[in-house]
Amino acid sequence: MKYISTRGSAPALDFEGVTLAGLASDGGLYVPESWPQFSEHEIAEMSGLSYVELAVRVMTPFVEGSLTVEELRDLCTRAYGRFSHQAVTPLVQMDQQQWILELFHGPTLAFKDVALQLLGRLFEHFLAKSDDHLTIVGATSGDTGSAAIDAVAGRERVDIFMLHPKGRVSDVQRRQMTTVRAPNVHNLAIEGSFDDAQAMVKRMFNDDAMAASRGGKYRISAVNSINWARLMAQVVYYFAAALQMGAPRRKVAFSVPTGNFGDVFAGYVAAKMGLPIERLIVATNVNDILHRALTAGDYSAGGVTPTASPSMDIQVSSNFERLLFDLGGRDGAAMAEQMRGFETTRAMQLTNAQRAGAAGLFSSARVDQAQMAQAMTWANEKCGYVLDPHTAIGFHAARHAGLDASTPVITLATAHPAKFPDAVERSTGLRPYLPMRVGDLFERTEAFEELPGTYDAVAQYVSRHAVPSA
Ligand SMILES: Cc1ncc(COP(=O)(O)O)c(C=O)c1O
Ligand SMILES: N[C@@H](CCOP(=O)(O)O)C(=O)O
Repeated sequence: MKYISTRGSAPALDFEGVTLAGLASDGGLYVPESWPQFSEHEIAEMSGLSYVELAVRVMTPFVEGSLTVEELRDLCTRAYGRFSHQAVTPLVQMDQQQWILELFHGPTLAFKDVALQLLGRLFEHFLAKSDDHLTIVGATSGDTGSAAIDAVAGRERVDIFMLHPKGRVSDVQRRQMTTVRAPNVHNLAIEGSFDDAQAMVKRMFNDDAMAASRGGKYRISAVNSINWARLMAQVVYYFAAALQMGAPRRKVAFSVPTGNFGDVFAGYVAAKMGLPIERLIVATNVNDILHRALTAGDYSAGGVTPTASPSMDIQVSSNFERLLFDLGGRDGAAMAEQMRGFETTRAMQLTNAQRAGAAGLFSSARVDQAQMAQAMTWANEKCGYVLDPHTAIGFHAARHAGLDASTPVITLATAHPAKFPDAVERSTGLRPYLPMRVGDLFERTEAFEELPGTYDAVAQYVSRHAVPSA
């Protein structure tokens, strides 16, 4: 399998290459040269497989040429062995139509673990073949950071520099990052929003002095969903859920609480591979760039408003570029031009082809604070189920999507409610407790560096602490 950049001028790479590269050297994102396809018969045959076997079946076409099936199986067995539920991503029924797909049974209690437990092991596997050292630079609004740190802490040949927006993540999220004491983990609290942090990360990939791919000193890679391997691993749970609901005979819809458009793009990939998906509902909080883009073609980033669903406080949704590229006829030069315009003005209009293509599969909803609270209250009172604020946004959108009653709607539960106890308590009166496996999080000592929100401050910090590429 070869991967190409959405901006057309970076070299095509194999799976190992894109995993270690993270972002393409032309600033674009890697996507498979073509979408692997499963027939209806092949999908039917996946029914009843364990999560690990399903993961191997779904991901094999993407890793061809870089991993054997046995190697992939071994990595998946070890990654998903760390989940506290035998089903890895169990489904819970809420009423006749609504279902919740629990993605938070990994070590850091958010859906990010599904991909990052695998990605940490992929890095280790590929780096073992060389003497090189990897410098991971990531941005987090809370969950990617903790999941990535858990996945790579203490691993040889890897350093991780994780930027979080100071004061804009929950206490649990921050502590899950800052209490991990490993010499290769560097937590940086920066002034500004997640978007500011993400922009600095992307800039470092294009910095000639920093990025080895451009002649610089460090082999920089990504753990954010700009890294293709993240999305690949997330495709699996769409298959797992749909198969349990009767796919390929029955179509299902998914409602996805969305920020960086990674999770829902994985659903798009599943549909491209042949999984019968009726609709993908993109649920945003008041930081609604994606809702505006999908309803009016207006992709323009305003300021970021802090909300009770902080992990979705994002206005520049990196993976939307992958969708626009695919819907726009995979024209790298045109995509590069469109993105250059956006990077200059922070605004762009979708083309007619992009709008029409998206309308075929996606719908969207903007869910405000009151609606989020209503969803939490409803789930608690009617089903005895406690939703986290992000999942509540998806669940509200799912219940109001107006889909035919015969179509099951599965909301992706992206985080455990105990990661956001204050917001949950405000809406439901219940204070969720952290599961035992998280341990004495509030007794541990925190360590992080506070930096001004400037690229130079971050680049200097990384230069002082990172190991140069061999
Ligand atoms: C709990 C939670 N829900 C939803 C999202 C949004 O996912 P995505 O950025 O893949 O759209 C995130 C982070 O991105 C998250 O941490
Ligand atoms: N919500 C995320 C933001 C980063 O998104 P990613 O999926 O691109 O890593 C977070 O919690 O950090």
